[in-house]
Amino acid sequence: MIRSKARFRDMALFEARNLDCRRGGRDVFAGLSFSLPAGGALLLTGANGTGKSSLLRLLAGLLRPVGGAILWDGQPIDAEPGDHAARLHYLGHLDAVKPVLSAKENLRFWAALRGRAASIEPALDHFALSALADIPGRLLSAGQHRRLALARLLASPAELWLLDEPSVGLDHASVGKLAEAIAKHRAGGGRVVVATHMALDMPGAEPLSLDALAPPPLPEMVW
Ligand SMILES: Nc1ncnc2c1ncn2[C@@H]1O[C@H](COP(=O)(O)OP(=O)(O)OP(=O)(O)O)[C@@H](O)[C@H]1O
Repeated sequence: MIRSKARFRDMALFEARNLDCRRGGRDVFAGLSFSLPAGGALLLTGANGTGKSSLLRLLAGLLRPVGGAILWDGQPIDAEPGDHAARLHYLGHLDAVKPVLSAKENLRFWAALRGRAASIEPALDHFALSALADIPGRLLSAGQHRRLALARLLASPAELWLLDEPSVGLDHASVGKLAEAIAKHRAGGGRVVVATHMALDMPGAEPLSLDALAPPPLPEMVW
């Protein structure tokens, strides 16, 4: 059972203002803005290559925009990068499960890295991993790996979850558990930004399609 009481009481806005993203010398999107209050969710959609993963990396402070700003409570996130890193969980395409550590040890390791009180057993239990707690990461299936990566979200608290295709590889029941975890996180005042091509139940989530923000196609070459 995971707790749902209000644990994040920060009334600050998390905002992107007029963001421009360029990667490998090419414009990916321009003029992207949103604001996300406590308890809010943003659902990123868009065709392959429109910049969903890039946006999540920008929001995590792992990439810098070429224009615009990302603000927490009115302050640019790069003003205090340590504070921003401490308030978020970023879950990318790679699960980063340590192969020699057991499922339980993996969660302890991640929680210790964050220097936070860990809540390992409920996190394992929520994602139906209790029976696999002592199994080394290298022996887990792809879906079990993903569930363990998701269990990190619950094992140590962070106000902002940035999730890139979190339901890839999950069975139906686990997708439901993910939706439940997100709902409880939001009910406690947490925020979430999810990029996905798949259906994920997030009532009241704000949709943000990156399709409309793609740069215009290059003019046809004339030879
Ligand atoms: N490390 C990188 N260096 C240069 N360009 C990159 C890099 N990573 C991604 N890109 C480019 O940035 C653009 C956006 O990629 P991104 O992965 O953010 O898209 P996406 O919407 O998440 O795609 P998908 O739905 O396929 O996961 C693409 O044109 C891609 O080629």
